[in-house]
Amino acid sequence: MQKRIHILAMGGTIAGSANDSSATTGYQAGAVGIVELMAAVPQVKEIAEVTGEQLAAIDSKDITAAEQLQLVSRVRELLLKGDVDGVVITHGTDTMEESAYLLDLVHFADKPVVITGAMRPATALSADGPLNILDAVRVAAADSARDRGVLVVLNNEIHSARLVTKMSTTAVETFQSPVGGAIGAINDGVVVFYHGAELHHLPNALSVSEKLTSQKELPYVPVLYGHSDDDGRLVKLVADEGAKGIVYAGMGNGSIPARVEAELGAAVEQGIVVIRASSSISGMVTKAEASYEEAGFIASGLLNPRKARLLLQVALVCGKSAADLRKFLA
Ligand SMILES: NC(=O)CC[C@H](N)C(=O)O
Repeated sequence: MQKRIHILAMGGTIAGSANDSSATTGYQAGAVGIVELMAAVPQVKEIAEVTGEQLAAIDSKDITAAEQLQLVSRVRELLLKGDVDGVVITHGTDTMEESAYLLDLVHFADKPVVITGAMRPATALSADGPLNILDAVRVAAADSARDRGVLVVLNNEIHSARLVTKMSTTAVETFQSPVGGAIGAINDGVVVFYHGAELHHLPNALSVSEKLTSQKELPYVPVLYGHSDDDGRLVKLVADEGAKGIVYAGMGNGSIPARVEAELGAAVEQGIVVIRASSSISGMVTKAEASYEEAGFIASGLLNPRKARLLLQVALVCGKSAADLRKFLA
């Protein structure tokens, strides 16, 4: 019997439309609907019984917490249904790694959830969307993809949600995992896993996902981008604005300029949870200096700043402590 795969369409370039087939920028993201998207890849019928649903039609740079939570909620419903074997999500690439990571944090099932998108609009010559959809359906229907968490599939490669990031502004091969590399590929239509990424679900992911479905927003947790001569005034500003947490994208191994460190220390004393991440693309943020640990800052480990932010938001919603976060990230 064929696997049953449900596609959720969120918009993005994969659903982008331009007037000129040679245009790969300056198009309207999210303009092409799920019916048209699916019509471009009739080959999926040979792989699985595929159904589709339009959940949003947005440029993913504009995605809100409410829309991310709606996605979590719909994926949760689908995974709990007996008649769905896997879920494919088509999504804009700008925030794809964030939605993928959020879904991965609360992924409770062994059924695959695969996110894909495109770098060229649907109307472009050599549009990459149709093959990406076909590959995503192949992965979602593969027995070997079960129990691997949420996967990102583009450009014939399979990446884990935790490690993948958008590396290039415009290149088709933009999604890469700087630490660890791709975990698999789709070679000539055959799904191959090279190695398994470590699963990264929160403990009690099923109940955490249920908790998230009742939320309409997530706590205010800004990311502050570190740079030379940073005097820390933005830390004070966001603390005054009611931040519940702050992710500081420091330099190198999460280094923080002394003046910022003092402001972040004051923020921790006010009850704001601080995560130290890095603007460097590759590598892990380790505990580094003793003063950071003494101040109560949490090292982001392998998470980039935007993913660390989502983890912190979810942790705050679920009443997890800084100690829980440290344990999870260790
Ligand atoms: N290639 C893309 O999908 C980027 C287009 C758009 N900004 C989006 O993320 O939806």
